[in-house]
Amino acid sequence: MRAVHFGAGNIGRGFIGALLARSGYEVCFIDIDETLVEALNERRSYRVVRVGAAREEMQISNVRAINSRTDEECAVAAIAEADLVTTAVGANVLPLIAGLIAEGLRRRMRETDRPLNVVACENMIGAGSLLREQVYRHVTEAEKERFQRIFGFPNAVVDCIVPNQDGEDPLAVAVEPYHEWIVDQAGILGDPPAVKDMVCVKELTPYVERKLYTVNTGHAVTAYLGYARGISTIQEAIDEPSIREIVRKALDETGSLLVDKHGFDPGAHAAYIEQIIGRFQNPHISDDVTRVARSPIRKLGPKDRLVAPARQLIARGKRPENLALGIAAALAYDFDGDEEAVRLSQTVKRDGMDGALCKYAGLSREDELVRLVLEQADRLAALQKK
Ligand SMILES: NC(=O)c1ccc[n+]([C@@H]2O[C@H](COP(=O)([O-])OP(=O)(O)OC[C@H]3O[C@@H](n4cnc5c(N)ncnc54)[C@H](O)[C@@H]3O)[C@@H](O)[C@H]2O)c1
Ligand SMILES: O=P(O)(O)OC[C@@H](O)[C@@H](O)[C@H](O)[C@H](O)CO
Repeated sequence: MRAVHFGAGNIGRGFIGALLARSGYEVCFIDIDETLVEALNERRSYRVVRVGAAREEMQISNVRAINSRTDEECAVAAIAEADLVTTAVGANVLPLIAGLIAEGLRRRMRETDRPLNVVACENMIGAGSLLREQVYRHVTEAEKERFQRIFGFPNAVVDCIVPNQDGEDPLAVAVEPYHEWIVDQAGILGDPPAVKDMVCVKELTPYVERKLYTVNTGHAVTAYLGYARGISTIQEAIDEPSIREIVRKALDETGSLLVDKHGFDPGAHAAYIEQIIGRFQNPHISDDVTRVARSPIRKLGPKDRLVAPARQLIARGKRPENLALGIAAALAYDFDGDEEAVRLSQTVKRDGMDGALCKYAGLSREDELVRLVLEQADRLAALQKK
C-alpha cells in the first residue's frame, strides 16, 4: 500500500506519517522544505518519541520524500499511484496544493476507476470540503463528474500535540502520547482506509467542534494570554494560576455550548476539559507560545476556535466573557516573526480592535461580541501589567 502525505512537518512526521507507516503503507512525503526532503531520502527512516508519564520510542521506516517545487512531475506520479492521500500543511496552504493534487488525480483517472480518498488533516471545520472545492477549480465540468464518483474528500479531525522540534536531528519528533484521528464515514469512497487507530464515524460535527472548541480554544487562550504576560511556553503559561483560571472558564463557556448543542454528558465533558489542561501541562514537552498563537488572523476567523463558539453562545443568550478576553488578547498579539501578527497589529493600530474584528472576524461594530471584547480590554491591560 502506498500513501502520499503533503507536509513533512510536526504533525506530518510525528503523527500521520508515523501512523501510516506503522499501518503498512510506504509513505511518500511531499514538501517544499529541501532540508527535510533530502534527509528523508537519505535515511528513509526517522525517530518518533512519545513523551509523557512513560516514554515510547519508535523507528518509522519505509518513507521517502519529494520536493514539489523542484520535482512536480514526480509528485504527480506519486499521487497517481497512491492508495491514500493525506495532508497536514496548514489550512491556508490547501489552495496552494490543490492544482498539484488535481493533476495527480487526473493522471490516475486515466489508468483506473478505483476510488481514492484524500484526507485533509488541518485544524478547521470542513477542511476536506474546502480542499475538494479548491481541487475542482482545476478540473473541467466533464472531469468533475468522474472526480465525484472516484475521489473522496472526507472531513476529519486530528488531535495530537506536536511542538516545534529543536533537537539536532532534523527528522526526529517528540510528540505527546495522546492521539485521535476521526474521519467522516459519509465522505469516504470505496473501502475505508486501513489505518491503525483511525476511526470512522457517521456524524463528524460533534467531534470536530468538541476538539476545535476545547483543545484549540484552550490552547489559543493560553498562548495569547501567555504572550501578553511575556511568557514563552505553553507549559509556563498554563502553570500561571491567573491564566489557568481564565482558560478553564473559557472552556466552561465552550463546554456549555457543546453540551447544549451536541448532547455531550456534562460530567464526561468536564473530565475532557481537565484532561486537556493536563495535556497542556505535560512537563516532558516544551511548546512555544508563538507556535500555538501562529496565524492570529486565521484564528480570529468567523468559523474558527474563538469567534465561532463566542457568537453561538451569544445567540443562546450567554455572555462569554472569558472567550472575549481571549479574543482581546489575540488582537494584541504582535509577535514580529509572524506575518499575520504584524498585519493584524497594523490593522488594530489603524482601525482599533473593533475595526480589526469587522475586517477579520466578519463582525459589525454593533455586534454584541465586539462590545464584549472591548469591555475586556481593561482586564487584558491589568493582566499585562502583572
Ligand atoms: N502540530 C500540531 O500539534 C498539530 C496537531 C493537529 C493538527 N495540526 C494541523 O496540521 C497542519 C500542519 O501543522 P504542523 O504543526 O505540522 O505545521 P508545520 O509547519 O510543522 O508543518 C507544515 C509542513 O507543510 C510544509 N508545506 C508548506 N507549504 C507547502 C506546500 N505548498 N506544499 C507542500 N508542503 C508544504 C512545510 O514545509 C512544513 O514542513 C496544520 O493545519 C495544523 O493546524 C497540527
Ligand atoms: O495548528 P494551529 O495553528 O491551528 O493551532 C495551534 C495548536 O493549537 C495546534 O497545532 C494543536 O497543537 C493541535 O491542534 C493539537 O491537536
